[in-house]
Amino acid sequence: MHPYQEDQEHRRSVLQAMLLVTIASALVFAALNFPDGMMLVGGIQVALATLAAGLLVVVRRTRRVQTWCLLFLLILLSVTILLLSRPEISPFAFIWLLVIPLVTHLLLGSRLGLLLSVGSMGAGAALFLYRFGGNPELVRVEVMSNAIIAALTTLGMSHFYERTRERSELRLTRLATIDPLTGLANRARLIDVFHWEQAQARRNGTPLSLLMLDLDRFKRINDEHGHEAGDAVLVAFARMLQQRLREIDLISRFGGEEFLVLLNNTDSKRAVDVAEELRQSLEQLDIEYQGKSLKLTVSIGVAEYGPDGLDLDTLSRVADKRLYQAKASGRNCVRGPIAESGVEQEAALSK
Ligand SMILES: Nc1nc2c(ncn2[C@@H]2O[C@H](COP(=O)(O)OP(=O)(O)OP(=O)(O)O)[C@@H](O)[C@H]2O)c(=O)[nH]1
Repeated sequence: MHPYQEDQEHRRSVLQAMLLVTIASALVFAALNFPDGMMLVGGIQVALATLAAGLLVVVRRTRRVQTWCLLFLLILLSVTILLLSRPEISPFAFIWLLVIPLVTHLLLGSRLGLLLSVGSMGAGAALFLYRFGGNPELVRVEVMSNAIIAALTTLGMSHFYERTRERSELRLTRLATIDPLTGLANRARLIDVFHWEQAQARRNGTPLSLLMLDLDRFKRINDEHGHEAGDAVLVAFARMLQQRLREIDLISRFGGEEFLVLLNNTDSKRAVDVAEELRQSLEQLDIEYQGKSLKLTVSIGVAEYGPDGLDLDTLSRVADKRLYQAKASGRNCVRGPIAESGVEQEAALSK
């Protein structure tokens, strides 16, 4: 299953804003530098503004926001170091090094941001010492300590801010996509992952199957042992599914005591076997609750992407219909697609 993805739209907006700022400031500096005869420096700044304008067009539509962020930063930082190495550039221009942590963290996140900040600020500091190391007016304790403390403050705060932002984004994403009782994916996450898996299946021609699982006579557990016992059973069932299935399978709680599993690269024949293994595992499981051992069974309906439908609604309806047939056949069984013989493909009934 694909991992949680960071919100690329956030980075896209920041990159667009950064490109606009780059265009404006490069043009202002070029306008100041040309009249002073600094033709090469002015030319580099106009080239940077033109490149940023071109990137602005690309970035609006690209799906590879992170790659473009990295490319833009590598160009911007190289140009900055190149300009700072020019003899006509004053030592005060080195103040721009303080902006680097802010820009890199906003565009690349905490890890890459820190790496690129340390690398480019270190290169900038080395360049400063190379150019002005022999100037006692500049290389003084007060000047250097102010510069170092300011640099460490922007670096530390940018890194801390971005790490906190990334953690809260992850927490909110998890809250919005996870069933709080079992920790399984919820319906919203299932829909998201289905679209991704559907695209993969279509592109690669690989099979994709759906299992709909419903605990049998679950109401009795609630009625006889209480709602908390019911919750404990749901959690134990979820753990069993997680243990038995592959990490790439998406297990979701669809609501109540109904679960939906997406099995990628699996056709319905194999999916029926997997469903049967799950059914048997639950049948053999003793769920311990407050000293009591609770037993439970599950009925499962199987559908396959392609033969049974091309969207999640249709596939769930087909899997649900087969689940209903499994319930009607006495529960604790699996129902898959009609086999060639015309007989419903059915895993062993053990009742
Ligand atoms: N403890 C607990 N019970 C829940 C939860 N969500 C739904 N239920 C209960 O699940 C039960 C589902 O009952 P039914 O739909 O009648 O199905 P069943 O008893 O499992 O019977 P069959 O599906 O026909 O085998 C209801 O009693 C719901 O109150 C939950 O989050 N926790």
